[in-house]
Amino acid sequence: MTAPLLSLSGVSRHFGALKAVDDVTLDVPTGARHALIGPNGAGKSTLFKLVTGSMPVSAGTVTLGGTDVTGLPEHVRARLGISQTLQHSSLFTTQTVEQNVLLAAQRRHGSRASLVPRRQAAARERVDGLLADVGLDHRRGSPVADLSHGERRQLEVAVALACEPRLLLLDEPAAGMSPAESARLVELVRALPETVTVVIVEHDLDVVFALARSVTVLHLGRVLLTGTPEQVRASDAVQEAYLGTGRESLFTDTAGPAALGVG
Ligand SMILES: Nc1ncnc2c1ncn2[C@@H]1O[C@H](COP(=O)(O)OP(=O)(O)OP(=O)(O)O)[C@@H](O)[C@H]1O
Repeated sequence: MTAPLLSLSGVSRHFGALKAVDDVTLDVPTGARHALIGPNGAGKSTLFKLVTGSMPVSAGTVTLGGTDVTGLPEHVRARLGISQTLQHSSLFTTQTVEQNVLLAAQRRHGSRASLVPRRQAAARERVDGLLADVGLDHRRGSPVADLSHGERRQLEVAVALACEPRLLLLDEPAAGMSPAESARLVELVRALPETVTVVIVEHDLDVVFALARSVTVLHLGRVLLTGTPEQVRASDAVQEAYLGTGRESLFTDTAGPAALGVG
C-alpha cells in the first residue's frame, strides 16, 4: 500500500459547544484523487482549514509526508507543499491572467529568482505550460476582471499548481461553473501527474464521482464512511445523511459522471 501523504489522527475543531470537526482520522495516499463530501455544515471547509493551517486544531495531529505539521503556520505548510484553491477568489483582479500565475510561481521560488534571466525564462515557460494545461492560454493577456466565473476557477487551479504542490486542496472548484466548464475541470484534474495528490471538496456529486477514486463522507463533523465511490453511492447511511438536501438522487440514479459527458 502507498504511504499516506496526508494523515489526520483524531483531528477536532470545536467552536464553543459545536464540534465542527469531531475526531477525524484519515489517511490520503500519495497520488490519491480523494473527495470529501457531506451535507451543508458537515465540517468540510473547516477540515480543509485545519489541513492548511489557516485554523488551529482543538485536538489531534496533521501529518504531511511523515512530518507532523500540526503546530506549523500556514505559510510553512505551503512551503512544504500544501496548496489550496479557495471558495472565494484570491486572485489579483487588476492583473492579467499571466501575471497572476507568474506571481505565484515567483513566490514559490523566491522573488530573487525573478531577477536572474535564466530563471525568468524558466518561470515564463512554466507559466505557459500551466495556462495551456488549464485551457487559458488564449486569455493570458486579459485582466482577471474580464474573465467569466468558470475561467476564474480555472485560473485559481493554475495559480495553485504554480506553487508546485504535493497536496492540492480544491475547495468547491466547480461552484458556479457551467456543465461544459465542469467537464473541462474534470479533464484538467484527471490529467494532473500522480506526484500531485488531490483532495477535493465539492457539492457537485457528478464532478466528485467523475474524479474521485476514494471518498470520505463527513456528517456532523464526523467521518461517516471512507470508501470507493461505488461503496459511497451504495451506502444507506450516506443516503440518509443526504435526506432532505435535494441531492439524494445522486446516490440512487445511475447517470453519475456520464451526466458531465466525460465518461
Ligand atoms: N468560525 C466559525 N465559528 C463558529 N462556527 C463555525 C465557524 N466556522 C464554521 N462553523 C460551523 O461549523 C460547522 C461546519 O462548518 P463548515 O463550513 O466546515 O461546513 P461545510 O461542510 O464546509 O459546509 P458547506 O458545505 O455549507 O460549505 C457549521 O455548523 C458552521 O456553522
